[in-house]
Amino acid sequence: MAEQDERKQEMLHKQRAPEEGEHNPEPASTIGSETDEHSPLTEDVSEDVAPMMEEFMEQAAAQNEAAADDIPDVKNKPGSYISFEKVSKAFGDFVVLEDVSFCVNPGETLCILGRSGVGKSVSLQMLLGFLKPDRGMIRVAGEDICGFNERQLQTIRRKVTMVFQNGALFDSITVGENVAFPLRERGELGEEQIFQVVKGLLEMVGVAGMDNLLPSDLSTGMKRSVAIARALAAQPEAILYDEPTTMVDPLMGHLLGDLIERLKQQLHLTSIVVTHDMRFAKKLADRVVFLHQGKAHFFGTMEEMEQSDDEILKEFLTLDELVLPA
Ligand SMILES: Nc1ncnc2c1ncn2[C@@H]1O[C@H](COP(=O)(O)OP(=O)(O)OP(=O)(O)O)[C@@H](O)[C@H]1O
Repeated sequence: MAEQDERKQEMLHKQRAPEEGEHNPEPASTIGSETDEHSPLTEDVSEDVAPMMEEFMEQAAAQNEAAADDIPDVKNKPGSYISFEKVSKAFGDFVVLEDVSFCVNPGETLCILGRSGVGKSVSLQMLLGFLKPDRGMIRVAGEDICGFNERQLQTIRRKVTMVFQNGALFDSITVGENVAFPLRERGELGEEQIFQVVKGLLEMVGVAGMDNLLPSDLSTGMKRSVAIARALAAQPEAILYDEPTTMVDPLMGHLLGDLIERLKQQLHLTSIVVTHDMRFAKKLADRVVFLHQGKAHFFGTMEEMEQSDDEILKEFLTLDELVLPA
């Protein structure tokens, strides 16, 4: 334990005080600041790994654009990347979702809102095939996944990655090895390239130089940043975030929000964000779905939600204002 503390201090010190002549990655707090909202994702990446990272990011962006083009049209309109069509799910007699429909277009960010226990996480789990709906259809990348077997679901889980609240990192291996994991699985890069991508991704998400730490050495926010780096290493077409701002301080929440926004702008990543954090939803969401008593009570833009006369929506928004300090 003392050894780990020592290692963490050493890494943190390295981050603050680079050797003379060494590239000084920007501290996390300047990533995506208000004045430079959509600065390039690779802006904070060290010179030695920048060419590799630019190539990696360009490849990801091209792949996501191609994925969007591959989605079949529905009734002569571009199809959604993910859609729920009249989805119902119950556990025993307890109905969680009933005839719930919503969709996310390629490159769009959807926020799933609603009080505790309304089925937000259950929706994400169904989307990855960890739970099956009782009725209805769930389409991902143009395919109805409800009848998929485990092997087919693995293919979907490579296209759509989840960032869990706790990061779900492998505890017994280092941060760097966690991020390298999907790269090794894909088997396309050599060790030197993997090293460069891992370093670059960690710099990009604001946890530069933490490669050799264990997940247990990191704060909750850092774990989540590493989980995003690991998700990006897999070059997914979509990322699902389960409560990304829970248990992190407002600055870290802001940084995560900026990162998700830049991933959308520059990689055309499709995102679904489950959140209780209305400020976060306002910042990120192209559209929101509000779940209430088993139904998709509202599906539209944040602006439409705020202007709605619906009493349940008004109550939800008012309660949020009361709970959150200005
Ligand atoms: N595997 C399961 N078996 C039985 N019940 C479950 C299971 N998973 C979820 N539930 C129940 O389904 C309901 C919805 O759960 P879910 O985790 O989706 O809520 P949520 O909207 O994400 O809530 P929160 O905001 O508190 O995380 C809850 O009552 C939960 O207890």
